[in-house]
Amino acid sequence: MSKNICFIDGLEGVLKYREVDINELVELPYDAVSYLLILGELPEEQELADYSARLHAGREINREVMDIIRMCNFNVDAMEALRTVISFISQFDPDLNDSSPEGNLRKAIRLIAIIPTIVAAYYRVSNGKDPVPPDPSLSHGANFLYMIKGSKPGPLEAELMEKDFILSAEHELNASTFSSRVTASTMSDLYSAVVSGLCTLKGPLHGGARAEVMNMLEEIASPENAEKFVLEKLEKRDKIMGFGHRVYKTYDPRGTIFKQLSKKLAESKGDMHWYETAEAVENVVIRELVEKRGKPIYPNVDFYSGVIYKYLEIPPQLATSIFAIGRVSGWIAHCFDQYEKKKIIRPRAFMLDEC
Ligand SMILES: CC(=O)SCCNC(=O)CCNC(=O)[C@H](O)C(C)(C)COP(=O)(O)OP(=O)(O)OC[C@H]1O[C@@H](n2cnc3c(N)ncnc32)[C@H](O)[C@@H]1OP(=O)(O)O
Ligand SMILES: O=C([O-])CC(=O)C(=O)O
Repeated sequence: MSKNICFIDGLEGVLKYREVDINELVELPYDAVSYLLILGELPEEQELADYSARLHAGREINREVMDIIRMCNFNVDAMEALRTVISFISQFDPDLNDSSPEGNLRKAIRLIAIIPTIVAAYYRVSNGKDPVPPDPSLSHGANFLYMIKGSKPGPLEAELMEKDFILSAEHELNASTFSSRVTASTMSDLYSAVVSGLCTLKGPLHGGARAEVMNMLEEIASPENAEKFVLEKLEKRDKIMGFGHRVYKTYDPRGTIFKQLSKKLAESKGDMHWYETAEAVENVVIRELVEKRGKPIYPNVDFYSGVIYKYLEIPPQLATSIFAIGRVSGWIAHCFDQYEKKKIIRPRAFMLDEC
């Protein structure tokens, strides 16, 4: 079953969730992809409507949760607030210790629904604004943008946010999913497994790279500076954030889709600046690492997604938590699979030598 959740061909650059290619998945609503990951099949129309309705019903946060959000430190990454709040709310979920498939599904839907609201409320409060309540008429992506900006996004921005969540949703045994699975393998509860995933996603070698890409673009500032920036980094043997992958030894298919989408967004805004700066970085990295040194270092999922966030005027502080909004469905799919196995994950220390 676990092999079924995700398929990656790292040499050919192929990615499928539950046997559906990423290029097809990206045309679906996020809710359908989330349903596919968690329940194993694409939903029929009524099943999707019911699933979306359950997500809408789980989006509101109450006053106590708002109080916790208001107590968070707004000078650090939103991931700190997110893991704190998820940990806090777990105590009040009536299904916390109901490990039946139904109890776990109820928790799963609550988690997927509430995470965007927490991130958006944190962002609003940190900017001295009131939180914006969710709008049940909007998709998962459009509603998130609405809750952070306070006005409904245009169709392209809404589409891009949905696609961002889909492209971020699942990636086999990446570090954060592995971490969630290990927690689930002890038969600990789903909130604990999601908190494990959040803590692991945060690191700059994993999901935290997206924020680093945004900071890097800001530092480079314009396409003409890309060459010098990249050469200096490589000279010092520093990594270029948003490049390289443990599994892909060619273009990451998500990176390719994100690149096309970021170009579309840049064109629609009549502002190619960030796109061209990123493309200039990519060209130098490909020339220096792939063509001259024969290293398979291509843009990964975090590179052009960072460009999209720049155009959406999302601050780097929020980037990893937005990744988590998409990824939570993947973590949960793996946890459900692990719960079925009822088998603890306990590798031997010598296996670390191969990591
Ligand atoms: C959602 C995600 O998690 S996607 C990944 C997000 N992370 C990043 O973008 C951070 C930058 N990238 C990296 O640190 C790495 O490529 C990783 C962590 C993604 C993969 O790591 P690994 O498979 O362990 O590769 P490793 O770090 O050993 O690198 C192998 C070689 O490629 C080089 N390399 C790998 N990535 C990069 C990069 N981004 N920039 C420059 N060189 C790189 C390394 O310096 C190393 O060179 P060497 O053999 O001469 O010493
Ligand atoms: O698979 C990995 O190791 C990292 C990655 O791309 C992801 O988590 O999306």
